[in-house]
Amino acid sequence: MESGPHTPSPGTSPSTTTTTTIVHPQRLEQIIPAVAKASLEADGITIRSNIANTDDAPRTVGVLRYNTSHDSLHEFAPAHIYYGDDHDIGSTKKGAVRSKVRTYSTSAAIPLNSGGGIDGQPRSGGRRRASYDEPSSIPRKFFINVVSTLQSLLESEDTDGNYQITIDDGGPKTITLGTANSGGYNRADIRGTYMLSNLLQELTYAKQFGRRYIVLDEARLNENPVDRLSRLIRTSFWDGLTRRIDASVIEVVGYDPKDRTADPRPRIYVPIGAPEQLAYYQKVAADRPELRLEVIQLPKEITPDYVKSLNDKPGLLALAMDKEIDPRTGQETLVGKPFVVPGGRFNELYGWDSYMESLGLIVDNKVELAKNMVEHFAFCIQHYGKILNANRSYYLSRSQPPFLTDMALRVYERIRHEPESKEFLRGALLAAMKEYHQVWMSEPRLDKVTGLSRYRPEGKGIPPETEAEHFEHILMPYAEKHNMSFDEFQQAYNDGVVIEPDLDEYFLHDRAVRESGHDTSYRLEKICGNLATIDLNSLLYKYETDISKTIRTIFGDKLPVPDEWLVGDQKSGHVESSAIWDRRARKRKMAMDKYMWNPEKGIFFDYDTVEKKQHFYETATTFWAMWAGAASPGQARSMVERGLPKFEVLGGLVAGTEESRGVVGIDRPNRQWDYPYGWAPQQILAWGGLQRYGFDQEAERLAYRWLFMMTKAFFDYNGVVVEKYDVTRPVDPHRVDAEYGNQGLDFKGVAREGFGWVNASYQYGLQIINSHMRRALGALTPPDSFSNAFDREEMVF
Ligand SMILES: OC[C@H]1O[C@H](O[C@H]2O[C@H](CO)[C@@H](O)[C@H](O)[C@H]2O)[C@H](O)[C@@H](O)[C@@H]1O
Ligand SMILES: [Ca+2]
Repeated sequence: MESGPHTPSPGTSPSTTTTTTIVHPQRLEQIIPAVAKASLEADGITIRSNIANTDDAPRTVGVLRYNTSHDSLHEFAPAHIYYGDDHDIGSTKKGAVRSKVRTYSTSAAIPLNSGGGIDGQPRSGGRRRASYDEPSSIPRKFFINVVSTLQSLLESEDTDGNYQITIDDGGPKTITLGTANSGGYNRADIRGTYMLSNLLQELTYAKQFGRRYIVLDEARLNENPVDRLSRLIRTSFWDGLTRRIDASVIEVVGYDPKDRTADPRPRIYVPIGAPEQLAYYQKVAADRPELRLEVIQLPKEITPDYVKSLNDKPGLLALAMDKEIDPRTGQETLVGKPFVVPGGRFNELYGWDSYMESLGLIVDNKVELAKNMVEHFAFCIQHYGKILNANRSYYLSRSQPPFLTDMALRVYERIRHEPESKEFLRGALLAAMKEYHQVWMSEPRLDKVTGLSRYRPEGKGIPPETEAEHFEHILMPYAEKHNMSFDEFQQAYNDGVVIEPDLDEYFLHDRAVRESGHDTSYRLEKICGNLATIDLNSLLYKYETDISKTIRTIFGDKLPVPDEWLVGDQKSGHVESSAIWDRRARKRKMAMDKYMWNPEKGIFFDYDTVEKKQHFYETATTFWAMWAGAASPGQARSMVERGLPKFEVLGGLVAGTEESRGVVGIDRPNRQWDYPYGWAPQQILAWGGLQRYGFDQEAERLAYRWLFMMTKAFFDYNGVVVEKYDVTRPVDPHRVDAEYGNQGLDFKGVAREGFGWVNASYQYGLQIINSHMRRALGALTPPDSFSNAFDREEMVF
């Protein structure tokens, strides 16, 4: 058998060489059966084979040729481009975008040689092999039969059958692929969980895009894991999480995994102040009856009873739309503004998730999406009276931690050169001021005695969006008392047929827990609605200082308020200026110092406005006071020196301390916002707070811990990125059993979305660590080894 590049024949491009291999005719049939040949040709790949044998001598020459006239497709192009229709290898299809198709520096002739080059047989498969590729400076590529390689890869490597290749699988951890560079003659082993799982991911994408044969850059398999994760977030995960609400995709965003009613269907509730949207959706429903879209106008007054009455017909709440000319009809139409959803079972626009997501989107230059989300919030404040927990009917009376001013300012920073930027900021500021007064500084959320605010939304009955069994341990004793089944009791309680004041109190706090975003935690259970929390009051301090500074520095200290944004006793012609917002901030800071600061413990605590004492649960939200700038320099130092050691563990910050959580067991199960879990928002805000007070090293160290944990899980577990982590676990921190488990785990072959705020924490966190750290991260250097070596200055970079 011989093989090798041949001198280009006259007329071929100077950069093209041809490789031929002589193989036995029977072998040829084995490698490219008739079916595969047909499909290769359909893919625009030509096969030229000279079957000239008459005896058993190996004289067949087969040359598989793929188009090499491509110029500039990058090896790390996003999957839809790398495997997309327009960029098919050798595509002859109409509309192929030649300027972006793949580049092959040398020839692209794949000989029909023997061995596992095309099928990608696992090493243990026992096939006779041709020669192995020596390491070379030329970037290696593989020629792969997508379906058969996928099949053999899963058969040999996915030993637990979950369509992922992870360190828990017990396969040989090796597969052999034919290299394209050698014309397919030589083969190379792909070894180890990470490369094999990347191969699985690439093949899953290739199959999804209908590719039967691909030429795959090895660089996609052994890519630095930090670069790969960051690249996937930037080029793929955000796209996977982007939604819009309009006729084009209403069935996608209408789908609600939390809908447990008998007949789930897309449904949209439109506020009374948006008649154009009502007409628009009614037309969509009439034009496309197959959607079974139900369109309902909300009443002017939205009462807790009304919200409860929607429990058995849950639906989307309409968001902001733009007007556009429909190119097909030439008529004006409405189109939904795209936004990002968290992922998993959360397929709608969330309040504080959106803020966190926007931090990552801005790093990734997707500022328009962050801007849209600010505009959706302004729409929500205008039409629903608040930034919604999320835009589903069952969230109508709840808000979430407020971040609008910071979010709008970060977007503004990036668009300030644009003509409409000031108008954008004005709109956001007016909305934030209205929200501030109407939601957070009004009863029942405002505690008039302290002047501090609480999460305390209105509502009635049992929240319908939780998992079916979530309240079983709470409700069963009541069901037994009333001699009813669990389901009967839920119905009777929700309908007001049985009255249980203790349960009413329980659910008041439960709704508050959900509004706080920290659902659920022993910090807040059965008490949340009474707590002036350190998180909420820090965020409101940030609103006050942001609003003051923005009015003064950007709007000349005079911001007239249009009638539709007036609140309370404000009169037409009302003008806002900075002084009053400064006073509000000072007042809140004094109240926070008085009620929440604990000089003995050196951190801030929540304040119980009913019991009139501090609530001694140590929460990572104490660092939000630093993020907001509400801590004095002395308080900040104390929180770093005495607070930080309480929360800092292997993977960053735990949501609360183990001691504060208390003992857990069968009767007292783990709650997801308690120890040992860590959440992206807690990390992000602590990094920002530490930086704000000059604790850059601490911020870098914490960011490194979190990023390392994420990278390691990504590396070991087939590219996983999840909603939250057990930050104390060194090996599989993505495994979380508390409450509804974890979101972002449930994928086959390749993760397509990650999880919104965790994606953001990665991109944002990479901005915080320095370049040495980034390199150490790429080499998966554990945080403690890194800092020890760094302290001893042994690390060579
Ligand atoms: O369905 C149960 C609860 O789910 C949400 O809470 C969790 O997911 C949100 C989206 O990522 C996140 O904002 C929140 O912090 C998580 O705890 C929802 O917000 C709750 O209201 C809901 O009851
Ligand atoms: Ca597996």
